[in-house]
Formats: sequence, structure tokens, C-alpha cells
Amino acid sequence: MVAPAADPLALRLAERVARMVGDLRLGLPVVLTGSGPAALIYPVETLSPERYAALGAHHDLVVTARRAEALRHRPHEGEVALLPVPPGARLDWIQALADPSRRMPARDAVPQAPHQTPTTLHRAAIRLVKAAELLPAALIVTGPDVIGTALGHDLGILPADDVLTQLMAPRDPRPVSNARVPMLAARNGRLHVFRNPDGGAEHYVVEVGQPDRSKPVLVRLHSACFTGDVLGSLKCDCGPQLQAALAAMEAEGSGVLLYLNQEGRGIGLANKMRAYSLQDQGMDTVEANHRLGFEDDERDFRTGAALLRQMGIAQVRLMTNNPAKIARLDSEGIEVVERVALTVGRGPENTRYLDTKARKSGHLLA
Ligand SMILES: Nc1nc2c(ncn2[C@@H]2O[C@H](COP(=O)(O)OP(=O)(O)OP(=O)(O)O)[C@@H](O)[C@H]2O)c(=O)[nH]1
Ligand SMILES: [Zn+2]
Repeated sequence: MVAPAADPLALRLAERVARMVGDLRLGLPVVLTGSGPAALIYPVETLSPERYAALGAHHDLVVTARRAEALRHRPHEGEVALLPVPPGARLDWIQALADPSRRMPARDAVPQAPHQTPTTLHRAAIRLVKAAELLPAALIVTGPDVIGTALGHDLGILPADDVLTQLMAPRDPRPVSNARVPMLAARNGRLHVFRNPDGGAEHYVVEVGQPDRSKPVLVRLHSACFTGDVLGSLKCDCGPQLQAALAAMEAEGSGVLLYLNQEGRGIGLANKMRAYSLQDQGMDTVEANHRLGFEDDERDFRTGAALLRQMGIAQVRLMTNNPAKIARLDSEGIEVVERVALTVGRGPENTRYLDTKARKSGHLLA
């Protein structure tokens, strides 16, 4: 199926996977192949009632192990769990299994009897919907002529193994453009835009002054937080941390702030708002992520290391309270010679959030 490398128009694996992620966001199915039968993968969140009504054949719901635990599904091993979908199941019932904000119709129970062990195909399906920043759940439809259906409807088809390899590979951001941006907190600023040649989110690097690369550079790895950074939300400390980091760089004369578009610790803004709704019902930030089916932190900090390499920075003084960021940069060959504490913005609305991060995610309080 894959055309010879010599053909410049031949799609590379990374491009095919990027297309699949886009298709899933649109509610289109993709096809994965593997050791068992090929399957159509439908994202639960964006599947339309019309397309659902047209699904014949046999289907299962794949969710993450976290979501299965929340549904009190029987204990299972590994990353994902398979739930059989009974014939005639309604779409709203399937969506309620995936989305904790929907009420489960009382007369329907969570299907228990698993009749298959999850495979690479199911893991790849979950990774794809996560990459699309959708609810982490997909319908797996097998049937007599899945490949024919895919070819007849111009759907993406890939081996599940290849999809997993691609989605787990490090990103490779490349510089696109940059210009001077004087900021309130730091006058001598320059914004660099980076783009991944294989699609995905753009990331930004804010350079303050002209950092001397022969010495450790003052660096902040900041993850996008629309609510905190732009709206000034009091539910977290992101906005004050962003401004304090820029101000510290201005005071020292130079520094580099990476603005990584990993909103909501990598689950996307729509899912973060779902998590906030659960927090309004009493859950903490970690419990809410788990209830939705996500891990505590879905970010890939290898992107941060790749951006620093692109900026010619090998040694950093890292402004953070998160030991995982330090460990990750170190393992990627960026030497963290010093941790610079960044404790600002604590208030009545985010005390519980910050305490939870310290208790459950190992954050340092000062
Ligand atoms: N899922 C989820 N994400 C959140 C929540 N509150 C804030 N975020 C996200 O958490 C990220 C904050 O990341 P960082 O500022 O890098 O914070 P950190 O990992 O705690 O580490 P340091 O600030 O460096 O100590 C941003 O992507 C926010 O959008 C929440 O309740 N749920
Ligand atoms: Zn925030």
C-alpha cells in the first residue's frame, strides 16, 4: 500500500497519521489493521447519529483503563479495556459510558463480560482519539469487508503498530518565523514560532534579551492554559507564573520561555472544561482527569527538550516546582544545573489545586 520512497507525492507514515487525527476530529472513521481482523475506528465523541445508525455488524467500545475503573468495570490489565456493545444499544448510552457529564440511563448497566483481550489495535485507537484531544473512547467495528469499505469511501487505513510507533515518537519542531515583541514584563522580547513538519500544535519560544549560550540559561517550560494565561482565571497559578517568569528574565537581562501548546496538561481545552465541571462536583484535579479516562499528566516534555536544542541551549536554570520536568529534560540531554522556584499566585480559589499537585504529583512547594 505504501508507495516507493522515490515518489515525492507518496504520503509518509507521519502524514497519514496526522490525517487520521484530523478525520477523527471530524467524526470520520479510520481503519486499523493488525494481527486480527481489520476494524473501523469511530470516535465516540464526534460520531453522528446518522453514521451510528448505519453501523451494522459487530462492535465493541474501547476505553482507557482509567475510564474502565471509573465505570467499575472488572479489573483488567494494561492501558485499555474493551466493553462489548449489546445489539441495539443507543448512541447516547455509548456516549454516557465515555463521558461522565452525561447521565447513564438507569435501566442500562455497564456491559461486563469481556469477550476479547485488548490488542495493539485497541491501544492505537485510544492513542489516536487522545491525539485528536477528544474523549478517550472509540467504537471498534469489525465486519465482512472493512478494507473494501475503507477503499470505497477514501478512509485512512494503516497498520495499528505503525500508528502506535508514530504517535509515541518524539516531535520534531522546526523554526518558522520570529520577530521582536516588546512586552509589559520584558521589553526586549522576541517570539519564535515553531511548527512540526508532521502537523500537530505549533509551539512558541519567547526569548528575552540575548541569552549567553555558553552559560546555563534561565528557562521556563510553560504549558498553555487559556483560562489562566488569557482570562486570568483564579483556579490555577499559570497566569502569575507566566508573568513572573518573564519578569525574572527581564530582571536578569535574559532568559527563554517555552510556551508549549499542551493545554490542560495535554488533554485539550474541551476536556479540561469537562474536568473543571467534575471539580465543581468535588473531585480534585487528578481525580477529575482519571474520571474522564486520562492519566494525571498527558504531556510529552520531549518537545520542550527539542525546542531548547533548536534554540542552541544545552544547560538551563529551570524555573519550576515540578520535578518531572527536571527529570524529563535531564533524560533528554538538557542539563538542569539549578532549579529556580516559581511560587506565585496562590490564593483562596487555587489552594486546593496547588495542595493536590504537591500531595499527588510531587510538586515542590517552594
Ligand atoms: N487537566 C487539567 N489541566 C489543568 C488543570 N489546571 C491547570 N491545568 C493545566 O496544567 C498545565 C499547567 O502546567 P505548568 O504551568 O507547566 O505547571 P506544572 O506542571 O504544575 O509545573 P510548574 O508550574 O513548572 O511547577 C497547563 O497546561 C494548564 O492548562 C486542571 O485542573 N486539569
Ligand atoms: Zn492554569
